[in-house]
Amino acid sequence: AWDEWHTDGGSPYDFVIVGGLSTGGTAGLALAARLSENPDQTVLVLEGGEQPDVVANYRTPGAALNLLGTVIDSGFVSIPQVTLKDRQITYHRGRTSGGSSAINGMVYGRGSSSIYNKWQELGNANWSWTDVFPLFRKSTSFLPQNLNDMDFFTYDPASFGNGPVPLTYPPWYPESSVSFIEAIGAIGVEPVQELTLGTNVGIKQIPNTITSDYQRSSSYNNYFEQAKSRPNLELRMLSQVRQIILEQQGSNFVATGVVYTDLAGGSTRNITAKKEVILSAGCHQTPQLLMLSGIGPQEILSTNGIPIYVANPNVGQNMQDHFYYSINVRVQEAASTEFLINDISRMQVAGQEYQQSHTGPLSYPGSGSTHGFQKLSKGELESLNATELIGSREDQAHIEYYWEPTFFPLLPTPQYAPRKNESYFSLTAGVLAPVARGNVSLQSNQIIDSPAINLNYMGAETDRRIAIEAFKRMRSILQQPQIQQWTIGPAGGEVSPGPAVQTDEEILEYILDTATTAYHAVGTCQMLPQDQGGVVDDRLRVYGVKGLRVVDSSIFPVVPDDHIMGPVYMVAEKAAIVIMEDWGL
Ligand SMILES: Cc1cc2nc3c(=O)[nH]c(=O)nc-3n(C[C@H](O)[C@H](O)[C@H](O)COP(=O)(O)OP(=O)(O)OC[C@H]3O[C@@H](n4cnc5c(N)ncnc54)[C@H](O)[C@@H]3O)c2cc1C
Repeated sequence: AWDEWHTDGGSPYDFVIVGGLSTGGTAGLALAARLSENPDQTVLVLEGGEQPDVVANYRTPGAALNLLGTVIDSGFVSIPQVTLKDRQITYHRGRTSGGSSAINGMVYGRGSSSIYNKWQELGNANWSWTDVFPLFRKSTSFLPQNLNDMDFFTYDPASFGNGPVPLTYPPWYPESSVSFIEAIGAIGVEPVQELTLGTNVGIKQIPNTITSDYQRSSSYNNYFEQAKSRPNLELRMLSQVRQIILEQQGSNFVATGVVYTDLAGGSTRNITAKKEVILSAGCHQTPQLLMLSGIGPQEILSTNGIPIYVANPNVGQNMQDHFYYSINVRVQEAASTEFLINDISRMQVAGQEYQQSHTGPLSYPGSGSTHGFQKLSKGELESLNATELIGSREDQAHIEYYWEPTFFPLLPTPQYAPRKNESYFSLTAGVLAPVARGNVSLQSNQIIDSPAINLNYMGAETDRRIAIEAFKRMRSILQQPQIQQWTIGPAGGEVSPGPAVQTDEEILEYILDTATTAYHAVGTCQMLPQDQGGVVDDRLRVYGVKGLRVVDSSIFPVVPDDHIMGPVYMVAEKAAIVIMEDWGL
């Protein structure tokens, strides 16, 4: 019944990109910008959400956490998690031009070279660190600030190029973030000058994706802004793609376009792509769209009444993600940014300062930007019985330590609810080489229903052991004098979970009660040979369908040991190159 729907006529578009950072989201807009550099190629981006600046203060770094739950956030909720005592986890996700780069924490990283070498070893030619490092450089530029003269605000110019994504340090930092950097030496994490050159071990202040005048830079503000005046590039917002149009040509299927709903006008339309359809709808919605279009596991498709065109059991499987959990500490007011929540008059002063000069506490990303990355030695992995990581994922960071100037992640725990007349900071641990895999499935055969997201955090014993170990290491950091100079109250200020939690069993119980997502989901359409779990090949082409690629975080075959926006921009740069090569452009 595709031809019963309204058709946009003879399509002028070579490439039709769906959502994502390089399309409408993070990868989607970056890719669209690169493809449209060739004036002979026409590119259409269909984005389901609105433009991000419909939300006030979207570009104010200090307001980042306030974007969650607004109209530019899909706000998915996972299915009940057996591994997390049946809790359902809220999974924020950008639904806007710029995708998740428009609502994220603006922390920029790349991860260890061994991750990308592993991508190549698994069967993907030309994806090693040597291949991708120039693309990381190409996508970014570092905006030097005089802060570089200060300890821990360092960077190496060799790591950055002249690319669209600006990186710099905000002009305001809580002094106590430096105390964390000084204290973490107690567990062997040492200050380093740069983390983006392939060795992701150590600690420093982390640069943010913000402009020289300290405003958020999503892919809507960087890649797309630079390209939007080109006549061969069009971005249609509020255009929700519901299905890929597949045509059978002999024994092959070819993606010839998409069906989308114009959410503003209410009509449903077909649009054809002269060359390719590119999915950049992100790690949850790209597999959902494939399945709704008849590409995926037979059982899921049949259960939802979807005709099977290309059976591939790997679609939506193998999801890898970072989870984290926090220890919260009561501190003096000067060590925290809680005053922005607790005292409306101080929030107003900060608001005025940011409005006038883009400086002050609101120039600083709300969830902090001081992170340490720790590699566990072979001996430590052995003593934790982390057998799955030994020999395969040894040469990377295994634990990330975050410092946040708030009660994080902003929810009461079973042990403590934050109080208005108190201030807090927190230490958070993230497990960077998770063994357990989650998956994405369907709740129905309609795009308006969100995908069924199963995180399966800590579904493997190794993940639980590393999580417990990281908790104990955070407690050692908290005992250091540099931290204790700020704390208030008994037990070194620890209010959650507090001193009653001591044994491994008690610690695990606390983690299972409070762990949540770091929003780094990857792998649901992983780039691997199909018989090893792949959905796309190393040129990002979907197996079994011509004219269809995936370009977003879902293609990562191994999750990087870092925040993943930087790798998503890199993948968009790589995609632009392989697409142009494949079409001889
Ligand atoms: C709250 C949060 C905080 C984060 N913090 C950080 C951080 O500090 N640092 C970091 O490195 N990473 C961070 N991340 C992760 C990072 O931002 C994302 O992994 C990355 O942006 C994903 O890019 P993507 O292109 O794969 O997908 P997205 O950027 O999510 O893009 C998907 C796009 O597709 C659109 N779409 C989906 N379905 C359809 C459809 N059917 N039709 C049309 N459009 C559709 C969506 O509206 C969206 O715009 C964070 C993520 C979140 C959610």
